[in-house]
Amino acid sequence: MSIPSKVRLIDVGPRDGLQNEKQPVPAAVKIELVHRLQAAGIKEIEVTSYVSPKWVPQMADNHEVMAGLTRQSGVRYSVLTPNLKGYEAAVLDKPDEIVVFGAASEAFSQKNINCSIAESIDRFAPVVAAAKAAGIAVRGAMSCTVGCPYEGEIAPERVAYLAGLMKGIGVERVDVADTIGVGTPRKVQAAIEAALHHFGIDQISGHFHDTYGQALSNTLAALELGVWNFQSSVAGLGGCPYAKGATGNVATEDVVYLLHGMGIHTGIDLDALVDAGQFISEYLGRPSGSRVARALLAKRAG
Ligand SMILES: CC(C)(COP(=O)([O-])OP(=O)([O-])OC[C@H]1O[C@@H](n2cnc3c(N)ncnc32)[C@H](O)[C@@H]1OP(=O)([O-])[O-])[C@@H](O)C(=O)NCCC(=O)NCCSC(=O)C[C@@](C)(O)CC(=O)[O-]
Repeated sequence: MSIPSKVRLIDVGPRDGLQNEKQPVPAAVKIELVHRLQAAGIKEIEVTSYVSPKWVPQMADNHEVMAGLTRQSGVRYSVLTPNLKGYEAAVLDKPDEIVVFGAASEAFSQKNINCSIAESIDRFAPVVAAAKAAGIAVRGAMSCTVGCPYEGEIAPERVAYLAGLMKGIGVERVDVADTIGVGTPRKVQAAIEAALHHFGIDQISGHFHDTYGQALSNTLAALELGVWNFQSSVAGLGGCPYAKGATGNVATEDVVYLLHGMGIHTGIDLDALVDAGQFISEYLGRPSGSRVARALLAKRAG
């Protein structure tokens, strides 16, 4: 398999990036972040989620954020929906794609969505059916595909099992997430190979967290298998609130720098992306989690 010549990045910053922020982030700031990401050339943006506001208060403004977007043609706006209640709320806001989110680990499934893996699939099935009937695309996020904060290492067979369940209910593409950032290149490849039992390479994306600074190596390992869709988060924001010990997502700026350095096309303007990251980092009052952004900003200032 040769390395892909183009890559599509799904920026999860507005959703995964901000969901765990303790300080309130106004809807207007989230909307501005989405606008800046699309202006930088990001073609897929995970905007928000329709989950319990008691569990994730930061996403309670989902309707306001979706309603405030000035949509750009060619950009896919996706949202997370864990159950029919979430889907029914989401569909009012006309997302292009809904994301059901399961886990390869039983303990994580319980902590994150308060049900077993099997129960989660029962909840997702009517969501997927309704979305497809309404012409809305469906993605399935698979958390803990290499490791779980509660169960430790996760065997690839469990990823294959979850991918099979997702395929069985009609999910169209899946994310292989290293939720706590413990994957090594070989383990990440094994998880992707497990997903390949049920999905084609074009239907798989990699979502790597960066606990040990290894997410870029894992990106390379996924590219080697032909994966060309990846999730990342501007300024390295965020992570799942139910993944104890996890550090942030890999920063979109760092992934873009790597890809462009390899001659891989992304359609993203790195300078504009750095500006988007700087906008949200300044709002949050802390430096960007992207090493590339920090270096480029220092160069600009210098
Ligand atoms: C899934 C539930 C809702 C189950 O929560 P539950 O308590 O089991 O649900 P329930 O059906 O028993 O309902 C309890 C209450 O929640 C309400 N409720 C029920 N469903 C909804 C909904 N959709 N939207 C709004 N409210 C909802 C429902 O109406 C009721 O309200 P009450 O009567 O008590 O006032 C809950 O566990 C939850 O919200 N969990 C949050 C999950 C989450 O957002 N996690 C972070 C995203 S996953 C992630 O970040 C990982 C990922 C995707 O990035 C990939 C990776 O890196 O690994």
